[in-house]
This record gives sequence, structure tokens and C-alpha cells, in this order.
Amino acid sequence: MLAILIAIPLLTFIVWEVFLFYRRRSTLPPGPFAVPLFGNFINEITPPLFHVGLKRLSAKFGNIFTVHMPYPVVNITDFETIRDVFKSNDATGRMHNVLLETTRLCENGGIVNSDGPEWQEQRRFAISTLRDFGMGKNLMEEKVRLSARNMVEFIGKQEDLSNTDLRWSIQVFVANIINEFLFGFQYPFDDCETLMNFVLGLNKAIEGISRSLLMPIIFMLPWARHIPFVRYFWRQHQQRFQKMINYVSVQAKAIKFDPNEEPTCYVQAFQLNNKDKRFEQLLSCCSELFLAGQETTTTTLRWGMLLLAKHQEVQDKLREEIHSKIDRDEIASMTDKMKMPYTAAVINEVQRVANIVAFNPVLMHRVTVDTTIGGYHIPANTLINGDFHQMMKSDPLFVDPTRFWPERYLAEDGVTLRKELVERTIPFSIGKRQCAGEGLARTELFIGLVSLIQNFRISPLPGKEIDLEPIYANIHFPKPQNFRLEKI
Ligand code: HEM
Repeated sequence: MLAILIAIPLLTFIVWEVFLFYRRRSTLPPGPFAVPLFGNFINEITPPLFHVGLKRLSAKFGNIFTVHMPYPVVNITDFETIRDVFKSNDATGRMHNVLLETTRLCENGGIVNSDGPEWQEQRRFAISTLRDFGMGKNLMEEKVRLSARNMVEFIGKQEDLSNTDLRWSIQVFVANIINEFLFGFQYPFDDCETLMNFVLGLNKAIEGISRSLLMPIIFMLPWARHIPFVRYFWRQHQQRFQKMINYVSVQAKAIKFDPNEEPTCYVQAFQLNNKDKRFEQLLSCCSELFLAGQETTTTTLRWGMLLLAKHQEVQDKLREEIHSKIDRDEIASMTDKMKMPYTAAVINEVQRVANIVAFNPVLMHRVTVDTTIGGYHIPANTLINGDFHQMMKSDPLFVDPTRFWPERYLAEDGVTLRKELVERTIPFSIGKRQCAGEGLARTELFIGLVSLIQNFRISPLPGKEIDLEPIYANIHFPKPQNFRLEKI
């Protein structure tokens, strides 16, 4: 009798949920067959190869389709629709998910994971602080140039360049810049163990979150993290991120703040302008800026080195332009970029071919009100994925899209950049939630890449091929590979 009393409501609940699932699904853009609870994870999408499943589905269902991961996600793959949807305020929400608990230390805290007025306020503050340190005095650019000079000197001092791992030099170059922006200091290249231990831990945490088979389960069924076996791994993952938060917390607490003095770093600027905000909000923002601001640029530069080592003819042409515009012992500045169209084309092509943020569940957008996309009615709170990864590899304007060919960005005169291709190259996304650190990242990519190619010829190790197959995680990492370097 008791069993029947439990079974009937349970069965009714399940039937009702299944009914709701398929009714909701029927009003959204078409997509593959999905089952409640698991969505398309059982038939179409295999983490971490999200982009492969999405590509296959787009070939079948077109530019706008619904995929269940396991929540319904409207996936968009054409440039015009992504641009129009993302420029609207209605698509600026984020998904509220348990995975965010790792870096969010207070309700709706930080920039990447928050939404609504709090997000807008913190986003504006971060962008204006980056700009204030850059405007007029070009302080941010000076920090990048200083870090680039240190990197080149450090590499140049190494005794044997015939088998060199560039990864750590690039990583310190980038990590130092965001460290100085947030906390006001850089580490010397030969004494940066604290920073590098911490960065190494962070890499493991990022790889862990995207490669673990348990993460999609926790993502789908957040309560699963309380099951003993799953809880053990969830705690391990949390501890890895906690190390970053501890680092950020120690640095932030150590910073002296005098309200009568001009701030020289983000933490001081935050304390001056956000007196009513909790320390946890400062920590959330700093952790996210540290995370978003270093692995992304480092990985892009590492891809740049691999692509240029593989395509020596591009590297030679690039170096020729660099040497014709910048003195040998000078570090590039952003005013040089205007005179260097081929360099601009190479950076665009590196970012297009090696686009590092292919799909990241944390970065999906959420429509905050009922809206219309491509003629379909999309109810409030539906998730949207602007699939610019695929767009940059399938838009008809990118002829022969798998080829690494920077010349595609140049008009017939060889010096004018093709606007229609540049505007479709959107590794930083587009619209209201476009990367908040884009300006800094572009400065780092230009000055970092130019400094390396200006000073070193980068080649594969003798008898070895460059391997361009990524390690698929939330960020597409290159496989660790050494180079043969020659000083120029
Ligand atoms: C090559 C380097 C970089 C790439 C490819 C990149 C890419 C991205 C992408 C794709 C997004 C998601 C945008 C969206 O949701 O539509 C994003 C967001 C963000 N990025 Fe970057 N990023 C880079 C460097 C940086 C740097 C250097 C910083 C910090 C100084 C930074 C800070 C942020 C922040 C705070 C957000 C969240 C913006 C928001 O949600 O409003 N990023 N980035």
C-alpha cells in the first residue's frame, strides 16, 4: 500500500516533467532528438568535444538549432545573427550553475559569471580601470613592453637555445602583466617560482574541470556532488581553485591603500571606488580577471609560435615587416601596429585558426526576457551559444578555412586589411558581453609576438613535425613542444 502511495505521485511527477520537457522543446528551433535529464549528451554531444557535435548538428539543422546540454541551448553559427543577438541587452544573462561556485565568493559576484546591474557595474569598472591605466600615460602598454623586454632578455640569456621550451617564458610574460595590473608588481623572470607554481596549479584546475567525466554529471545534476565518491573529486577540484583564491587574497590584503593617493593598481582603484562593496566581491573580480587574463593570451601566443614554426615562409615575411618598421633593439609599441598590416593579418589568422575558446558552458548567454531569434520565439531564461568558433571556420568569406594563410586578410594592394574578414574574426566574442580584457589582450598579443619574432628565428626541433592537434579542454591548449631558437 505504502509503495503504491509513493509510486503514484512519483510516476505522475515524472510523466509531468517529461510532458513539460517535450512541450518546451516543441516551441524552440528544431534540433536533434533529446531525452529528459541527459539531453543530447547520450547521442550527439561528447564532452570535451562539444564543438565537434555542434558542427555535425549545424550541418544537419542549419545556422540556428536547439541542442540539450541537458538544458535547452539555442546554438547560432552565422555571423549576422550572433552579432544581432549579442548586441542586445536581452541576451546578457548568464546561466546560474554550480560550476561557478568555484570562483564566485558572493551572490552574483565577479564579472564573468554575474549578470544584471551588479555585473554591469563591475564590468564597467574593470574596463574603465584598464583604460585609466592605459589612457594618456599608456601605463598598461608600458607594463606590457617592460614584461616583453624581460622575456626577450631572459630567453636570450639561456645557454642552449637548440631545444627550448617557450611555454614558461610566455606564461611569465603574460601572468606578470595581469599580476601588475591587479596588485602593482611584476616578478623577476629568474625568481618567479611563487607565480609559476600558482599558474601551474591553475592550469591543472582548468584541465581538470573540462576533462573530468564527473564534471558534466555535476553540471547536469548538481546534487550529485554530495554523493561520497563524486564529492571527493568535487572537493579536489574546489581545492585547486581555492589555491588561486588564497593567492589573490594574500596579494590583495598586502596592498597598502591611501585614499589621498592616485591608485596604481586595480585593488587600490577598487578600494577607492567601491567603498560599499564586500572584500569577497573584490576577490571574485580579481580571481576572474587573473583567470581570464592569463591562460587565454598565453595559449594564443603559444599557438602563434607553433603556427609560425610550421610556416617558415610566413615567419620570414613577418620578420621582414617587423625589421623594416622597428629598430632591432627597440620593443614595439602600439603606434607601430598601424604601420604593420602583415603583422595584423598574422595575428588575426592565428586567432581564427587556433581559436582557443571553442565552447565553454560557463560563457553561454541567457536571454533575460522573451525574445525572437531568426523568426523563432525564444522564452526568457533560454540559454544561447554564439558559436563563433564554427563561424570562423565555415563562413564562406573564409575561403579554404583550414589553411593558415594570413594573406587572406589583405586586399589586393597588399596593405589594406579586408574589413569584412576582420569584423568576422571574433575570438573575443561580440556585443554587450564581449571580452572585457580585449584591449589588453590585443596589446599583449602584438607586443609579445613581435618581440619574439624580432629577436629569434623559431623552428621545429630537427626531424620533428609541429603537432597542431589541440588538447581539448575548456580552452584548446597546444601540446607541449620544444623549439630550436636562433638569435637574430
Ligand atoms: C587572447 C586572449 C583572450 C581571449 C581569446 C578572450 C576571450 C574571451 C571570450 C570568448 C569571452 C566571453 C565573451 C562572451 O561571453 O560573449 C571573454 C570574456 C571575458 N574576458 Fe576575455 N579573452 C582574452 C583575454 C582576456 C584578458 C587579458 C582579460 C583581463 C584582463 C579578460 C577578461 C575577460 C572578462 C572579465 C570577461 C567576462 C566579460 C563579461 O562577461 O562581461 N580576457 N573573453
